[in-house]
Amino acid sequence: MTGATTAQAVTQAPTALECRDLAKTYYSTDPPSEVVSGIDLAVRRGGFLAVMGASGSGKSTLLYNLSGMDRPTGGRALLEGRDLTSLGDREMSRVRLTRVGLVFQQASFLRTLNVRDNILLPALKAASGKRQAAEAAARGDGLMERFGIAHVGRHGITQVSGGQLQRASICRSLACEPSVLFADEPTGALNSSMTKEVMDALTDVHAGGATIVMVTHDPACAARADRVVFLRDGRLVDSREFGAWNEEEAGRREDDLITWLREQGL
Ligand SMILES: Nc1ncnc2c1ncn2[C@@H]1O[C@H](COP(=O)(O)OP(=O)(O)OP(=O)(O)O)[C@@H](O)[C@H]1O
Repeated sequence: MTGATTAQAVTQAPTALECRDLAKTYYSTDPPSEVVSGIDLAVRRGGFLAVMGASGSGKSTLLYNLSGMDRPTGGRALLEGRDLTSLGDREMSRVRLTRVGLVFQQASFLRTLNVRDNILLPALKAASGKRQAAEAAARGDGLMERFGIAHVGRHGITQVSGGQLQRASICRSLACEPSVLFADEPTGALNSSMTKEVMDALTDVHAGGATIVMVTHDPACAARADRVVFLRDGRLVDSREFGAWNEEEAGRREDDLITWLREQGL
């Protein structure tokens, strides 16, 4: 494929996620604090967006308001063209369960269930009927194989490593076949070898066609994305575009991002 054709394909790819003039003000503080504002963003289907910025710049808030975890106080957030801001609470819960995957810094699992049962829980909850439940279980098992944790499926939550738990968290999200996978500092609590494990898993998910939005402080993680945006004081002030991920370019991409972040004052 030529460069021009690739660019054309990218611009014509359908949008998975979009927001227009998105704003979030917390009224629980006195005075109310406007944490993000004026955010215009579109992520194409199959895109991998990394969100960076200083601590407190509004990255997690943006992610919560794009994913339906929270409601914006201004503007609109659209998932697969559907305006999340117009949905009632029940519809929103359904969207969160079936269309959105969430991976957090600290994976939260039920200690009373083993790893496999935790992974399957939301997908089985979303399934209607035995056939869909069997399909969901097969999907979960396939994901555990793919991400190298099938052998710890029967282990308790406290009997696996942090990297395995984060891969389990990714499997749990993907078992529901979300349209977008949102990850908030997915490697923030991991050492460097576990960080690589988890980023390899996310890179693999992306290569398989998934759309990912990830908040990260780590340039090595952001280098896996095809686009990186920078938030300052709740506003989107700059962005950087990369081509498809290529392991050989990892160092160059990370260096490029470190220089860019310094220019942004980080
Ligand atoms: N529920 C809330 N109520 C009031 N203020 C909040 C709430 N959640 C976040 N904030 C404030 O909003 C600002 C942005 O927080 P947010 O967590 O989005 O930033 P962040 O860029 O993700 O930070 P970090 O990198 O430290 O995680 C912070 O000042 C935070 O204290």
